[in-house]
Amino acid sequence: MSTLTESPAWLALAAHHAQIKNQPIASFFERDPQRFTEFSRQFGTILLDFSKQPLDETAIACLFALARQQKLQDWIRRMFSGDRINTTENRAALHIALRADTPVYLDGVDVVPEVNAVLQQMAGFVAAIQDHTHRGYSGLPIADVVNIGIGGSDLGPVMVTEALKPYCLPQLKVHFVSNIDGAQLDNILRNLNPATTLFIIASKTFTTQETLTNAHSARTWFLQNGGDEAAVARHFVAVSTNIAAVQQFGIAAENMFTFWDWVGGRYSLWSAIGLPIALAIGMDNFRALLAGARDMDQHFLNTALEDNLPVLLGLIGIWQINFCQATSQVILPYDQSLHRFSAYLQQLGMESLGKRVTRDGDAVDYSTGVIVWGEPGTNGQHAFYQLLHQGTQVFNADFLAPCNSQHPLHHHHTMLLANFFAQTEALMRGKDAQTVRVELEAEGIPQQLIEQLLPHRVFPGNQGTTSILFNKLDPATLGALVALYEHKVFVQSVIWNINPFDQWGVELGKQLANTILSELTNDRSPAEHDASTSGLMHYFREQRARINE
Ligand SMILES: O=P(O)(O)OC[C@H]1O[C@](O)(CO)[C@@H](O)[C@@H]1O
Repeated sequence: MSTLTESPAWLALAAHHAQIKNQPIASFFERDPQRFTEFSRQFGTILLDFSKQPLDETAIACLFALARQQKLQDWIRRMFSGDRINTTENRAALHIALRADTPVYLDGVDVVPEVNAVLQQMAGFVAAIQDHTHRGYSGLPIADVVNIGIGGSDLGPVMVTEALKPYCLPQLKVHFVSNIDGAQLDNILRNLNPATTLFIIASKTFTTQETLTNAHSARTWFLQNGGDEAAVARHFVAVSTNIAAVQQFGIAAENMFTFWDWVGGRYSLWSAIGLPIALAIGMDNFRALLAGARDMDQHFLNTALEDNLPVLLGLIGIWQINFCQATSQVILPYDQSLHRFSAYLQQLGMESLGKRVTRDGDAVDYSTGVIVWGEPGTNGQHAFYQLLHQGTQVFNADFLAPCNSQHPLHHHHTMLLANFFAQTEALMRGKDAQTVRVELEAEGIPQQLIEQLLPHRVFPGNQGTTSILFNKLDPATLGALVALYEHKVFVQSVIWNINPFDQWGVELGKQLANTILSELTNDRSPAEHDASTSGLMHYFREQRARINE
C-alpha cells in the first residue's frame, strides 16, 4: 500500500464513502432544503453547483482534509513562485506568468517584462496585418492565416477561436492544420491565394514531425503558386522556443515570436502560441482573455480551499475517481461554440494526469487521470447519453452553459438550457419501476408486456453531475474557465503526488514511427518487428503498389 492510500485523510474518505454510497443523491436534497446554496460557489460571473454530486458535508470536509494533508496550498505557492516543480524536465511551470500583471520570479528574475515584450511584438504584428501595413508580396492585404501546429500548438488556438466566433474580425479567416494526413493541408490550400495567405508555424520544440512536414509542404505550395524565396519572409512566421531550428527552417529571427521552456505545450495558448487567436479576435480581446485567466489565478492562489473553484472541481473529481470508481470525465458544454472544449480539456487532462508513478518514481496503487471526452449538448443527447442514463459505466460529468447567448435566437437558448437542467435532473433522479409501471398502465399496455418492458424502461439515476453556469461566453469568461480547468488538473496532480507537466508517454510511438517511416520510404526490409506489424507493413506496401500501378 502507498503512503497516500494508507494516510489518515484517505482512510477517512474511504470509510465515509462506504457509509454514504447507498444514499441516493436525491435524498440529500430531501434532508437539506438549503443544499443548492450550501453546495454551490460563485466567482465573478461563474457559478459552480456541485449539489448534484454524490457527497455530503462530511465528504467535503474529508476532501479538504486530504488537500491539506497533501499540502495543496504549499504546492500552489510553489507553482506561482517559479519552483522547478516539473522535476523530470527540471523546469518551472509558469503559465500563470503569461497573464500576470505583477512580477513573477524564476531564479530570482522577474519574467513578466519578457512576457510583455512578446505581447507587444504580437500587438504590433496584429495591428500591421489589420491595418494592412503588412501586406502580401503582390501588395494585397493578408486575408487568410493558416496556423500549422499540433497538440498544444493547435488545440488551444482552435478551441478559443471557435468559442469566440462572435468576436472574430470579419476581414481575416483563420485556418488550422495539425494532422500529418495531407488531406487536411490540401483541403485548406486548394481554396487559398498565396499572395494573401500568412502561415504561422507553431511548435514549442520545432522538431515535431507533423508540423515540420506540413510547414515544408506549405512552403513548397507557396513557391509553386506565385511566391518566391524573397517573399517567404512576408508570408511565414514562427512561434517557438527553439530559435536555431526556426532559422534552420528558413524563417528569420525577426519573424519569430518566442516563448519559454517553462510554458508546457498544453498550457501555451496564453503565449505567442495564441497569435492566431489574437489575429482572429484582435489584441484587446486577447488581452481580455488573459485578464480573465489572471482573475482565476488570483482566486486560486488567494481563496480559502472551501471557496476555491479549481480546488472544489479537483476534489470532486478525486471523490468520483478514487472513491466512486468513475472511469471517465465527460465534458458537456451546452454551447455549440464550445464544440472543441472537450478536445482541448482531453489533452490538458490526459497528458497531464495520465501517469502511473509518483513524483518519486514509485508505482501508484490508486487511479490517476481518467478518460476525458464529450460533445456539446444537445447533440450528445442524441448520440451517447443512452450510455450515461442506462449503461454500466461510472463517470463524472461537468455540464457548462452561458446564461445569455450571443445570437438573436433567444428561444433556442431557453430550449438549450431547459435540456441542460433536465439532463442533470434526470441523471440524478432516474425513473423507478413504480413510475414506469404507472406510465405504461396509463398508456393501456397489457400487464404481461409491462412486465417485459419494465427493466428496459427503468433509469437507475444517481449519477453525479457538476453544473457550471456563466453569464456570457466573452473572452474574459473563457479565459477564466480555461484557467479553472488548468488549476483543477494541478489540484488533482498534487493529491495523487504525480508530475502533471511532463508527457514522456508520447515518445515511444514517435520513435517507432521514425524507424518504420525510414523502412517504408527506403523500402528497407523491416527491422525487428512483431509479426503483426511486419504483416501490416508488407500488406500496405503491396496495396500501395497496386493503386500506383
Ligand atoms: O509544440 P510542439 O513542440 O510541436 O509539440 C506539440 C505537442 O506534442 C506533444 O509534445 C505530444 O507529442 C504535446 O505535448 C505538444 O503540445
